[in-house]
Amino acid sequence: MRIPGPEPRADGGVGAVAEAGGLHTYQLRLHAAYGPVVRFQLPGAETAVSIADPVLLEATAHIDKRPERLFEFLAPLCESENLQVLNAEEHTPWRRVLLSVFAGRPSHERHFARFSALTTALADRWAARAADGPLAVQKDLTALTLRMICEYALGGEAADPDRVTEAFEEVLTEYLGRLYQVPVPGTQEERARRAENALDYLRGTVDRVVEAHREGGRTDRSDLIGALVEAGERPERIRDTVMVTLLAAHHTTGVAVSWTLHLLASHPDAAARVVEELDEVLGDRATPDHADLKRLTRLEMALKESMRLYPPGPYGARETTEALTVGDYEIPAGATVFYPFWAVHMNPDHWPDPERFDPGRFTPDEVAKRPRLAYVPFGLGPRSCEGAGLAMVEAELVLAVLLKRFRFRPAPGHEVTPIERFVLWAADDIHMIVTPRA
Ligand code: HEM
Repeated sequence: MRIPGPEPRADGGVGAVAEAGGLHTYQLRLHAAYGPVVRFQLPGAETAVSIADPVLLEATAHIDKRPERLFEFLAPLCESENLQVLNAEEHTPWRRVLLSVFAGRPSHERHFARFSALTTALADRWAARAADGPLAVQKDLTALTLRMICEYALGGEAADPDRVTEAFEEVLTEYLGRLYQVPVPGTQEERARRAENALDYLRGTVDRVVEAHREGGRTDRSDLIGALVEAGERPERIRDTVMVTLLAAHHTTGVAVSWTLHLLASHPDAAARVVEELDEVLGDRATPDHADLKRLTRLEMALKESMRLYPPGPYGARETTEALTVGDYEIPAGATVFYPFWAVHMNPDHWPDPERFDPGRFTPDEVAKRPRLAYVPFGLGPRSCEGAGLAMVEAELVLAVLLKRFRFRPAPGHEVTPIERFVLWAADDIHMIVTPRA
């Protein structure tokens, strides 16, 4: 059967997305009009097939290829080759190494105290500024999660964390600015030179850490770099992996936390239940231990529900390597399969009253009622996020420390507007009144 969708337009689809007010709204409209499988023009891919039904998504879950053109913008971060689009043969062992580090509890426990100290330092700064008016929390939280992942990936003492964080911000501002045509200060040449210098600095820093690993004897060695060295990865691949990890890990985790604080601030009853649990589990302690996290179930449910309503990575994509049957349709080989994760999370067949914030959707009983792929904040299949386990630990820790210490309220008159910029941001940050709890 022919896959339904709108008539192609001469502009390659750009106009339709703009008219709808963004890719997400466009996806919602397409799926409401044409059903769960829709053919549409995706800028950068010509024709793509979007699938918003979690059961039909299962038919694509084995695909191990990303479309190169859509991920071209990440190429400048990589010297060897673009890791997002590695072929399956090379990707599988690389993924295994990443999972052995990011998904392993020993690695989470080893970094927990440092993550906790960095979060407490932010909380101290917020406490000092609380009386001066609303705070812009998204900026501070993404800076915090960048600092966390820098120290995690590079080891605390081996690098100057402030300089590394600054250099990475420089690189990102330039490359994301180019992608989304956001104005950045300076001439094009100046900006390109600044980004190039920052990249050189970052690569040199990674090289020094790799060297320290090879020489042995350090006590603060990065487990990520250690695992990559042990797996026999080439130096350029190790450098690229660190860059891609910094990119993949920090904005995503930072916005997951800021969206959760935003939603809890506007839902005081849900916030009160989370805080009550925190008081029960932590007592007088200001920070949780790693083992406490599994007892913070209401906090975890609130975080999950926030990532349903505002998935930090709202889309994904694959390329078919052979013809694929999805429900009543046949998708040809070489087609772009578009994953509208955000629209999947708003599918009313599986999420009644989908706009409503309700952490109760994530009790084990409720989860068991839904198809596996109804909830995909970390993607699916062999290209899904290797950092999911680490991200949950980081986000829960930061939320626990901040919600134990402060009460959050929306800043009057400040409008929070989601905007798709690689991750799902709030366009003018999230301003909140942050008051220390008595
Ligand atoms: C709340 C935080 C995070 C969210 C929501 C998130 C989400 C995602 C999503 C949606 C993808 C694409 C998956 C797909 O195409 O199916 C992805 C890929 C990836 N993420 Fe995350 N991520 C987060 C944090 C992290 C962290 C902390 C790390 C590393 C420490 C990480 C490392 C990666 C990597 C390496 C990839 C590329 C996967 C591959 O191509 O094999 N992410 N992430």
